[in-house]
Amino acid sequence: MPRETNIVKILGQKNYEKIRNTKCLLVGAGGIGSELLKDLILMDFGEIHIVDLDTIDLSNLNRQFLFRQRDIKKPKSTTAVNAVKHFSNSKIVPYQGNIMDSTQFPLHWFEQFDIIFNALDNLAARRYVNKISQFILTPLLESGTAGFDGYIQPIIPGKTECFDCTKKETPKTFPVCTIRSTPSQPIHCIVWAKNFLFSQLFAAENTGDNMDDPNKDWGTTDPEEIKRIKQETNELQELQNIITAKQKERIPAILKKLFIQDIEKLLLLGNLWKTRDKPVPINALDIVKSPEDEKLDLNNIWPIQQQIQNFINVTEKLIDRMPKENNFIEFDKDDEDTLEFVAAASNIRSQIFNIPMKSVFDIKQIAGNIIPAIATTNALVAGLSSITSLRILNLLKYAPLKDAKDLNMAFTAKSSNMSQNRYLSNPKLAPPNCKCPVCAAVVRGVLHVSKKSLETFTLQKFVECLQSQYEYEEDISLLDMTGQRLLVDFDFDDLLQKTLSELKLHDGSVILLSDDSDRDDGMLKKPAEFYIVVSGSLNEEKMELPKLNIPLLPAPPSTTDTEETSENVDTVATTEGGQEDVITILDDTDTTSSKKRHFSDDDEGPPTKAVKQAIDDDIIELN
Ligand SMILES: Nc1ncnc2c1ncn2[C@@H]1O[C@H](COP(=O)(O)OP(=O)(O)OP(=O)(O)O)[C@@H](O)[C@H]1O
Ligand SMILES: [Zn+2]
Repeated sequence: MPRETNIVKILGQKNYEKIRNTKCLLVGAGGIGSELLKDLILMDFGEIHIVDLDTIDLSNLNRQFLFRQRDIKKPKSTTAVNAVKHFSNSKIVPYQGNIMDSTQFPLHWFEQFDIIFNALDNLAARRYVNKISQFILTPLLESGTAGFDGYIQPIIPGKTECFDCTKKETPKTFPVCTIRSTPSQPIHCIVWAKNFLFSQLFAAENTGDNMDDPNKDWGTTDPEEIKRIKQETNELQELQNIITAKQKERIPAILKKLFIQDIEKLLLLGNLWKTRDKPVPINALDIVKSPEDEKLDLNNIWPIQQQIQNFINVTEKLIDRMPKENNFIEFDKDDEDTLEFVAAASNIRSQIFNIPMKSVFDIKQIAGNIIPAIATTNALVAGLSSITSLRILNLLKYAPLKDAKDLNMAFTAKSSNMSQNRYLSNPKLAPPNCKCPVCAAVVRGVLHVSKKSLETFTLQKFVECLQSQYEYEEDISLLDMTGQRLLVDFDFDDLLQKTLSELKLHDGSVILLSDDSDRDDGMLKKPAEFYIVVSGSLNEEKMELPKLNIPLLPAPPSTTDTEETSENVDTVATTEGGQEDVITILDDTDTTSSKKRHFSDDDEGPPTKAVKQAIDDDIIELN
């Protein structure tokens, strides 16, 4: 029986024809994406466009079943399409690229799709596609998995919650000085070995740390501690010279410095050890090279002498590699040498601080930010996603959709406290959260500007157009959300005579217009966000502002500056617990007060509170 017959039985002939005319976008061809591509094909969707920026890695093969060993290093999108062509009735179009690249994927490109499926693995791209779907009012099916857990969330712009309506879990943070001076968990030592030591020794780019910068945050205000960290950083740079000069015979000196002398110096800081166990430097007699480089079981935890020998052996290997790799080796969990270096260094440090050592295998999980991916969870989530798309598109004749809020999301019990006894819960969708900065707290529109106007319009003229079109009586502020910079506000007007192109606004830039007035009635216009589309010719001056009704609302209570900086900048963060050891570093943000600001063309300028919020939301994951 042909596939079509079964689908017609479920959808009915009319809806089957509709699905044959449906065009969908699938973002991500990884774990969930491979499954979804297969599902959407088996459902006979008319057109499937699939985007992925990456190439295939060995570690993908256990679950990304469309890929084979021979495909390693090939683009995921095109390879996936080649693998499914033979059983597909759909037109499938692959793209290799970053979905956030507005040159390759401008807004109007997204507009061709009836529905978007997210099969991504990071917050930034998820948020970006969520925002695009809000601009163009296209339904989005968001999904994700982590180990045995997973979720799907249908998002109908304007009608249901969006991806950003609920706060996403932010990682627990801990200060740099924990990593540098007072580690108490294996993760602290792993982060030290990977993010400080490894990058300092083998990634030459990191050497130019401007330690004289008076504003640099050291994670502590103790002058003695800062002095020590500065000195330590200088000394680490000297160690790097040993590596680049290929002085293998001096590897024991590296060990002595890191694991004896530095620890002895730390011990002099009596305050640190009043409430903690004192670290114990390694024994200098243990610093001996092993006679031969034997292959060890990566699941075992080796004694300290073995860790030291491993450190020497693997450092020698990395020294040999340095000149061939431009004196720059990046940590990669799948690069045995880099992994074994980090494992040995972190275990030696753990031993010193009386922290349990870990096997190389465990360290790989933690240092590589790995939550083991489970093929079955991906398959399940992709299945839920594809079936739910039929409801969103209203193609299920036995379950017609009367209200978007009748749609269900689905998530595994562990991700909620609602239903501990069930694997899956599927509550109905909530309406948009009125405080959500993405879908509810701003008005949205697309602003068309011709190429010529981009070159000729000054910011001043642009501001005047916005003020007159949307009836702003007093001050406004304008932020470039894409470049994360302030363009103008009540006390910053330095850029008013620059043209829009000089301000680096381009096709795909998103700007945020806010009411800066100080009205007696305490009302403010709702912020409005514009997606800039550059079209038209170089000869014609043209700007089309969208018709928007920007309502006046009571001004939100002002927040104090102190609220903005609850965490130290440049701290190292990790989520707690077992498999969820995702190592992150929080963005380094400026909290400059509202003094009048001046800065040059190239200067990014200090972020304002709103931009800062947007920046704060982005957490850089280290991989
Ligand atoms: N901005 C983006 N644009 C396009 N594709 C993206 C973007 N961000 C992530 N992706 C893709 O989304 C997919 C997510 O798949 P998955 O979660 O299985 O991750 P993976 O990289 O394949 O596997 P792992 O991270 O476990 O090694 C990846 O193929 C990744 O390349
Ligand atoms: Zn929202």
